[in-house]
Amino acid sequence: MLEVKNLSLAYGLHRALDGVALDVGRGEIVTILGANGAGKTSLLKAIAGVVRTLPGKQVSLGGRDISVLPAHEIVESGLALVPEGRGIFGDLTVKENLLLGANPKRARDGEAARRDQVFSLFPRLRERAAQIARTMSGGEQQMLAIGRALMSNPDILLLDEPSLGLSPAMVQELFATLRRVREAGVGLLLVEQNAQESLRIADRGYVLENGIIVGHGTADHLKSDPAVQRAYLGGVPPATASSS
Ligand SMILES: Nc1ncnc2c1ncn2[C@@H]1O[C@H](COP(=O)(O)OP(=O)(O)OP(=O)(O)O)[C@@H](O)[C@H]1O
Repeated sequence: MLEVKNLSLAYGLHRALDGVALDVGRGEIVTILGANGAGKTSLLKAIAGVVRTLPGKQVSLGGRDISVLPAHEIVESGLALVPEGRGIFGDLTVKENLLLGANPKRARDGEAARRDQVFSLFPRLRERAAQIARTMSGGEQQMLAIGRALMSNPDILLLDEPSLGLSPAMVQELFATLRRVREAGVGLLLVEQNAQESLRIADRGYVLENGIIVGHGTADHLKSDPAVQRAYLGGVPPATASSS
């Protein structure tokens, strides 16, 4: 579904991404593991076309080359980004935020049906449809940000640290919802500090260090890799060292 090859990005002299290649299938959850500053946010922004990249990248979505498209046309072709910090319109209601999410042409026709779908994924948003977004809790705002991205009818959803700042119970709820989004056939590319949780729901993952992909494999393979355990899973817990 999403295929990325040779993606590089520099901020001045600092090369934040170097020849990154990855792919995400339909209905697949793929996670990116990486330390602070590894380039995870830059990677999602580069795929979504909101930062300028170095020449030579190849990005395709459903077989269509989207490498040189501007960000709004990338959304039109079926890729939506949920940025870190959520990026919702705080002064607008939940319903108005969702309506704005349906602005791409590909999403306008089925707006009401899709809103119903979003409301069944996130019942709390239905209850709070008339509430001003900034008055909602952090977890509710995160759900709204994801709901709004889903309103664009994406084939691929890029999520940047969706669990940041949420309570453990809210994190569980969020991850359960991401599973249901996947069941609807949407592919998810997930950046998470919470590697434990993201590997629990992911099918596959990539390890990003200093802008370079240094490892990839199934979630089970990564969970049992000693280097991954040391760097991202807080050591080698004997009970979970084997894949599950
Ligand atoms: N606009 C910018 N200008 C200059 N340098 C930047 C800019 N954005 C990011 N960087 C640098 O690029 C590198 C990668 O940043 P990025 O935010 O992509 O990392 P990250 O893996 O998402 O980190 P974190 O987990 O801490 O959010 C870092 O060294 C960062 O300081």
